[in-house]
Amino acid sequence: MTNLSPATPGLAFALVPAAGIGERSGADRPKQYVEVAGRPLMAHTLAALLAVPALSATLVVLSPEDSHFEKALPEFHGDRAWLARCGGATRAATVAAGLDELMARGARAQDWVLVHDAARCLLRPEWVQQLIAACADEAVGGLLALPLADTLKEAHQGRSRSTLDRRGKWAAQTPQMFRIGMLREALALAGAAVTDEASAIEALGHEPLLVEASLENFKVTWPADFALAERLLRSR
Ligand SMILES: Nc1ccn([C@@H]2O[C@H](COP(=O)(O)OP(=O)(O)OP(=O)(O)O)[C@@H](O)[C@H]2O)c(=O)n1
Ligand SMILES: C[C@](O)(CO)[C@H](O)COP(=O)(O)O
Repeated sequence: MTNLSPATPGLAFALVPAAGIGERSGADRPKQYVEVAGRPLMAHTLAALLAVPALSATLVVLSPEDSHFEKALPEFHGDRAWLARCGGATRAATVAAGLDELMARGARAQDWVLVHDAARCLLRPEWVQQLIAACADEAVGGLLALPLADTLKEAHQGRSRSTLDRRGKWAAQTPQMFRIGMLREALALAGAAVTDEASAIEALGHEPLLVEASLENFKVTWPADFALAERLLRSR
């Protein structure tokens, strides 16, 4: 295993929160297990992460009740693909439990962790490498994100009540890359309500680096997203 940068040493691990139920997707099982382009959705996600040589290991964090993983993705278990069944009731709780698990497996506070949604199955290894290169000498870390392209509306009962200023607004994606120790502290203080790692780090007074990403790295969330992901994956 090699350190990412001689200036700011530390290994890098990926952590994949995969304990959600995918309620908004309308699927008959957690969305990470729905077949997309011939494989369970999460298989595409994990294949992209495992293709990044700078990542020492990828930890998938499942719900303790998960009954799908071993049957659906038997190939993702081994030296660089680790499993833990310690997912929580919220994404933040799942990530916090996964960080504890990484420490229990020998990761150190100064090591990097790249948290990536199981549901972002369009990830490309080169985007992960770009994030790592951009953050390797950063004190805090950063995230893939995209400047907003659409006009932003505040809704009230299905109607547009006002138009918000979109200048300087970015849509956060994953991976989000931080030091394990700092992220543990940030999540412990922020609690279960934060919807991404960067919000917890911001609450400590830091400003994570925004690394411009692709629209293609979207999160499969709604029923129609499966077909879009399928078309994009098949076109590669
Ligand atoms: N308690 C939770 C909730 C979410 N996640 C994970 O966080 C990622 C992003 O969350 P989201 O898209 O909201 O997934 P779900 O919570 O599964 O979807 P929904 O909100 O529609 O139920 C997903 O990979 C999901 O599995 C998790 O690990 N633990
Ligand atoms: C982490 C995330 O994907 C960044 O956009 C997003 O916040 C997850 O949100 P959700 O509330 O779990 O859908």
